[in-house]
Amino acid sequence: MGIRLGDNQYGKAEVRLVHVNRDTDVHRIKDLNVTSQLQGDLEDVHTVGDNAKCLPTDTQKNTVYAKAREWGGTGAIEDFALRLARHFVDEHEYVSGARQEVQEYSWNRINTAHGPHDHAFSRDGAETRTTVIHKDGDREWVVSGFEALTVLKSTGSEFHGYPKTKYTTLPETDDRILATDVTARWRYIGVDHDYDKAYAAIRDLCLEAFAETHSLALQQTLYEMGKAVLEARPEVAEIRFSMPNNHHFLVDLSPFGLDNPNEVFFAADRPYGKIEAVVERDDAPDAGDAWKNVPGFV
Ligand SMILES: O=c1[nH]c(=O)c2[nH]c(=O)[nH]c2[nH]1
Repeated sequence: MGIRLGDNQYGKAEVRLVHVNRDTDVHRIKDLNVTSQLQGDLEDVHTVGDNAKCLPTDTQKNTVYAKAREWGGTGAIEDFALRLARHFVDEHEYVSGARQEVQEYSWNRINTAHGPHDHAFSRDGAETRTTVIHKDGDREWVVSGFEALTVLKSTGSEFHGYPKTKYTTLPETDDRILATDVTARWRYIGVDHDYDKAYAAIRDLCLEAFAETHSLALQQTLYEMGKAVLEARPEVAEIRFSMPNNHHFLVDLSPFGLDNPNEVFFAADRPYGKIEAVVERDDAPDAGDAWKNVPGFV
């Protein structure tokens, strides 16, 4: 009985690349998920473990990041994928074919009272509006909110001055990407409101505060968002937030002779920071049972 190797390909799946174009103060971002796969003379790696013609998947990943820098950005995903495929096939004689799949997550510039923001973005996606009503006899409470309002700032975020222990490796930074999926729930005072109008206004206030706060910590941004809502919306007694800190790590391109002036990032999906807090009026009416059975945080 003869056994032989059939069709095959291999590579690195889901390389999460964020590229920030900083040519002007109006940043443009590209958020991509790249899967690189190569085909070629791969008989020996499968049958005898000879890697001489096996360009490592790690190298494929590094190439994706390095090319984003060398090419001054990615351009259209079709162009990026074509150029990557041509690079892999043309530059490596043992690679005969390539499959490059790219997904692009699109971001919209956040609109503020001063117009479209230079470096703050929100993403259409899984955002959900929520409400939980609790009624006990004649008493009624309304807690409303949203989940997964995804936002990102490509600058205007710092993190430093924290305590260092022997386990601290995090470098201090005065310029990082700040990204989160905001979950918020707020408790209304009373039950007689134009809820659609209030919802739109509160959402806008959160977006605007996220965009306009020069952030020294995600905790500070959270607090500013809550404060903006409570200052502008007297019908809100308190607002609770749960916000992941979706880390973007600067890719070290120095092994490839490239600098990386805050342009090319690895967007990690886990672990993530988890920042939660309540921002409340000190004279707010008692919450009563408002939060009873509300899936909670804090
Ligand atoms: O905004 C931040 N808050 C933190 O508490 C924290 N911790 C950390 O490692 N990075 C950050 N960033």
